[in-house]
Amino acid sequence: MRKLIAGNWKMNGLASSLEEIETLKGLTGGAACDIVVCPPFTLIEKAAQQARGSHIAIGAQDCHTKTSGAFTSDISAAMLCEAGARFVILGHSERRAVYHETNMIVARKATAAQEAGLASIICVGETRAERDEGIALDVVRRQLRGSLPIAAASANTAIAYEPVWAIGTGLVPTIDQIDEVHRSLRQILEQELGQEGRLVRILYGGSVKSSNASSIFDVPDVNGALVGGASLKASDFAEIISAAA
Ligand SMILES: O=C(CO)COP(=O)(O)O
Repeated sequence: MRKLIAGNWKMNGLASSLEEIETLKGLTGGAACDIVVCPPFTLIEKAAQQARGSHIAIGAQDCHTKTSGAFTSDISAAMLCEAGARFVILGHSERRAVYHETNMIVARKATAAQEAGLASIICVGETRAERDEGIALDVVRRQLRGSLPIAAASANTAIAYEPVWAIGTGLVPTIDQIDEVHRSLRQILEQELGQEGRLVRILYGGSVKSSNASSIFDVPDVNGALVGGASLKASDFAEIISAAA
């Protein structure tokens, strides 16, 4: 399966950061994987113009469940699409925790994204306390089941397993733990989507760096990565991409 490597810039980046996309284009031409950069909303249109005609796609970090209406400050999937985005990250733990996004809201956002022509990267992941309690698999399985859009398919949906305790901490689960969770998520995808569930890409996210990327990509059901901090500098991100390719 062709790997998908997505960079989540989170709330980082001003216009000057677009240089990183220019550098990334040069460093990753011909890479045998799909590459997505998800800058903040304010940079999407410019980033998409810059990436036009290249192998890099642009994504957003959230969208609303509705296409339009009285939702001050929110942004719809259609708006993102018009600005040039092709992907959207949904249900990131930083949003689930702070904005109380439930699985049902994530599923509705993913359905809205799909209707607008965007592919979703749906995040799931347990907290440290949930892992210590031995319920990590139950948590991520429930999140995945509840967060899938109507008519999920490999063309419009990818999943990112991001253990909350591994995000931005430098901590990474063991290879066996990643393997166990990804296999379990694959099972759920097959139960929910049948044959199509085998083709949905499952990314790993949480402290991915060039030094650990290769061993993570060797896990059979790891089909890519969702990278935070190490996606901000083109040279770091390109090393992760080359480990995948
Ligand atoms: O949250 C993440 C990507 O969405 C992971 O962030 P880090 O790679 O900085 O740990």
